[in-house]
Amino acid sequence: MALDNVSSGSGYGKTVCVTGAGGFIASWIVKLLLERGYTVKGTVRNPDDQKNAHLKELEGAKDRLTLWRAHLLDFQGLKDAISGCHGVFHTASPMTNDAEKMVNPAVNGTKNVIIAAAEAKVERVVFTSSIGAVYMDPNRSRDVVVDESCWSDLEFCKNTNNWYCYGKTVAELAAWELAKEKGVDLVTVVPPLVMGPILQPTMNISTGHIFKYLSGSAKSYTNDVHAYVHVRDVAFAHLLVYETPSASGRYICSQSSLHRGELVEILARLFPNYPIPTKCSDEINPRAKHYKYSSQKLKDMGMEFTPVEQSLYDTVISLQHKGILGVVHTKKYASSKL
Ligand SMILES: CC(C)(COP(=O)(O)OP(=O)(O)OC[C@H]1O[C@@H](n2cnc3c(N)ncnc32)[C@H](O)[C@@H]1OP(=O)(O)O)[C@@H](O)C(=O)NCCC(=O)NCCSC(=O)/C=C/c1ccc(O)cc1
Ligand SMILES: NC(=O)C1=CN([C@@H]2O[C@H](COP(=O)(O)OP(=O)(O)OC[C@H]3O[C@@H](n4cnc5c(N)ncnc54)[C@H](OP(=O)(O)O)[C@@H]3O)[C@@H](O)[C@H]2O)C=CC1
Repeated sequence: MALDNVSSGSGYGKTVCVTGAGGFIASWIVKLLLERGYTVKGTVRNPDDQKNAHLKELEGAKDRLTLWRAHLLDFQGLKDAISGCHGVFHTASPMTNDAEKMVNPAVNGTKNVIIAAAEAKVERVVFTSSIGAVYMDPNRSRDVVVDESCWSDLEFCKNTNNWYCYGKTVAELAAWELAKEKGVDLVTVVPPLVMGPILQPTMNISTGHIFKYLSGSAKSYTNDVHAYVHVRDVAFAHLLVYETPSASGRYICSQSSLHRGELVEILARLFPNYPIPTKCSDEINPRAKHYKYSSQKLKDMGMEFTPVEQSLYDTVISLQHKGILGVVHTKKYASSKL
């Protein structure tokens, strides 16, 4: 999607903060913000770590990007970074099912960001939530459309040890509650599994999810479904909801849902020379049913999504370019703008 599609004003003269700036999605948010002319204050846990060096190579970074040291539980660090900003993109979060490592930083980190944003009187906070805060409800039929009114069932997340989904749900709920109390204008973007080119030097968990099917490490695929979206579209959605004054509430940002069997079929068609599994690990149960996610709210704002085949293609090509995945074969396919 062309960046010119962002309908509202440019970022010139505006300063925004992006938390966890060196991460997979945040790096793309920083890239698009810099391209729009914003001045960006990015928080990272260690500005000197080589894993954040790619940020300094982004176009515009030399003049308009500064990195600020801040752990999610370090209120003063976050406050310093958010001070003087017009807006905040709160993307930093642990991604783990370890309750201790997940819940406290995700929830209290988010509260810290909202409080610091309120003190700095920012115009808007955009929070990166997750479909994990939406779909985990065993009592909701998979035939029902899942939209922004849906929330994951906290007891179910707890009882099934889905601490990542639990943490993201509680963090988003806390963000809404505190934003209301402090008068902060909050909008949330809710992506499913995010794919596409990595700007950072190493793989993250959602690209690792694809990598295991090409590396030979996964010998079968699981009987499960997930929805997917291109990382550039997710970053774009963050800018779109930030720059559109009428944007409000939650925005599911999902392109399409695939059963893992459909995912490996696409990969095998695009990259037939990799050892992609052809067998499901579950030969007993019927195929897991898709969820019916609706991204209509975003589409109504003009959002156009990259097809899932292109997202998968871009993911694999990026892993090859980074030297993470050996090049076995590249089928001709229109490469999207990296
Ligand atoms: C989709 C997830 C996120 C990743 O899955 P995965 O690690 O790629 O594993 P699979 O779901 O493909 O399947 C597990 C199967 O693959 C196997 N497996 C597994 N890694 C291997 C292997 N490296 N070799 C070989 N076999 C393997 C594993 O043993 C198991 O085998 P089996 O069930 O017998 O088929 C998965 O953890 C999951 O569904 N979690 C529930 C949470 C969830 O739904 N989250 C909400 C949407 S996703 C989201 O918000 C993500 C946020 C995120 C935030 C930050 C990030 O950095 C990254 C992501
Ligand atoms: N990737 C996906 O498929 C999806 C991701 N999301 C959400 O998007 C956001 C970004 O995910 P993604 O880019 O994939 O993840 P990454 O792991 O690539 O990035 C996460 C970032 O959060 C930072 N971070 C983690 N814990 C802390 C902490 N305690 N204090 C400060 N910073 C911290 C990391 O910093 P450091 O570099 O210092 O480790 C890193 O920069 C998260 O909120 C995640 O929940 C939602 C749906 C899907």
